Amino acid sequence: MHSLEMTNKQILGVLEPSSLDYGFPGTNDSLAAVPIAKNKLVKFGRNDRECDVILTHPSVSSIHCMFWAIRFDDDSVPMYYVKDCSLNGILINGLSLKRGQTYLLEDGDLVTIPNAGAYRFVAKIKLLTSDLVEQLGFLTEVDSWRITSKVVGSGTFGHVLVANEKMSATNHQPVNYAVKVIKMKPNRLDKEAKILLKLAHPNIIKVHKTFAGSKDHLYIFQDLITGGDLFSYLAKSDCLSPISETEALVIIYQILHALRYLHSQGIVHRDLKLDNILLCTPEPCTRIVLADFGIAKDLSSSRSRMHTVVGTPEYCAPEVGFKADRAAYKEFSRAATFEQHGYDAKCDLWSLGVIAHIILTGISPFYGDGSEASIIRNAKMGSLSFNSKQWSKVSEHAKSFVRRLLEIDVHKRLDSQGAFHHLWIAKHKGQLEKIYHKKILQGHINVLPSIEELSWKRRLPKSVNLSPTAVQRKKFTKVDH
Ligand SMILES: Nc1ncnc2c1ncn2[C@@H]1O[C@H](COP(=O)(O)OP(=O)(O)OP(=O)(O)O)[C@@H](O)[C@H]1O
Repeated sequence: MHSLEMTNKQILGVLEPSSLDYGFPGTNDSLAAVPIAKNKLVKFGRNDRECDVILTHPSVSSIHCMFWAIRFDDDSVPMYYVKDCSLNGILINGLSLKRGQTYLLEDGDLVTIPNAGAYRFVAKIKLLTSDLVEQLGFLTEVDSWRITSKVVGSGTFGHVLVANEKMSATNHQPVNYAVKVIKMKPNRLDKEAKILLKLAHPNIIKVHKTFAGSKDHLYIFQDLITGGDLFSYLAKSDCLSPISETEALVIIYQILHALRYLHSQGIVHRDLKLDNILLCTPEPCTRIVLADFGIAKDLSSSRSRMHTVVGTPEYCAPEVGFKADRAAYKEFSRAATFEQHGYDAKCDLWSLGVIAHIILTGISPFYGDGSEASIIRNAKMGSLSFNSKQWSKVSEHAKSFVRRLLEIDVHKRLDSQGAFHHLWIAKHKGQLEKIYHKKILQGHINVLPSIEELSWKRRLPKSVNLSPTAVQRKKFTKVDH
């Protein structure tokens, strides 16, 4: 069993054994309370290598279910999740979860693992007011959807809340969704919704419905992605921690799939960053999903170049045209934000280079003194150094991949198709394809890695665990008009 020791401060919720509720006296006697902390998966099942809580009854699966908590930032109420990974299922308040379903736990929910035990879930941080939806003037119901006050995340353009489809008469718990509510400017078209409705890809957020309500609110109902964003995943203590090369490859391979698809549809994301890459579960080799198409551009029916300076400077390609001199943006006239030469879909590949650099080393490549001006200046010079100790255990192929994406000369920079042919990706294509189809697309999280996958993991070097990049989310405002 893995250690579940943690300080009181880290504990966001507890699963308390509940023999009374379980109704099978004796079965629960040996169960202990199980704490749940931020971004830490707690697995229940028979497998004593993988699980934190070992349940020996033969009807229990190797990994039967898992629990975790996601907290968007320190001010937000955590989201507590349970995922059923079993053959025989689990029950929440007497209703079963669909196989593979992830469910948003409420304080007081009763989780029953048949033949093995029952736990009452106690949230340590609770939602105190439930009238947020009213305060913000949002609708509480749209067609068959009910909008809750639970905030999954917030950004420059809107809030993302949990929504549910109204209960139909079934024995199953309902599926949770997310709804992004955007305040539309009077003359602004719902470009984000239009683009998302066009797209269908396993690594791109799936939109189910959009609705233009009163008060210029646009509601975008989409899948709830339950593992938090890549920024939170890497933000251990007050630094960003690198991940192993294997794990990085699996993430980058999925982003490349998403980008190749997007670019083939004539869509450029333009705001690729850690915050906009969502994980289905907070663990390695999970499915990742690109979100936030708020400033994406559809070039399919128009010209092929863009001229507006948008994005987040830390991730933004130099040709997009951010100026180190902030005064240049004081007037948001078209002329002030018009970049003469324009840029194309390769701006997304530069952003991917920044992401790859950060996840392999914990360092943001052009961070400098952390000011917006220094980041923009550094990115324009494009000088990269692979001499720091954070790079010492990273393979030459991985370094070369990052170099080929963070290439100032747009013609020399890899595009989303060419990136698949880079040796770092091509060399591992067989294993990556296998993981992509077996674990990512089919979502077989309860299948243990095969022997080949494990030996492949051993062969790849691990990145070091030191990171000087301070944790800062959404430091920069984007420039849009
Ligand atoms: N479908 C979803 N499922 C789960 N979490 C989500 C979902 N969509 C967004 N989030 C969370 O909400 C946050 C804000 O969402 P999003 O980036 O779409 O909003 P935004 O206002 O466009 O933000 P930004 O300021 O980055 O442009 C994300 O960083 C993510 O953590």
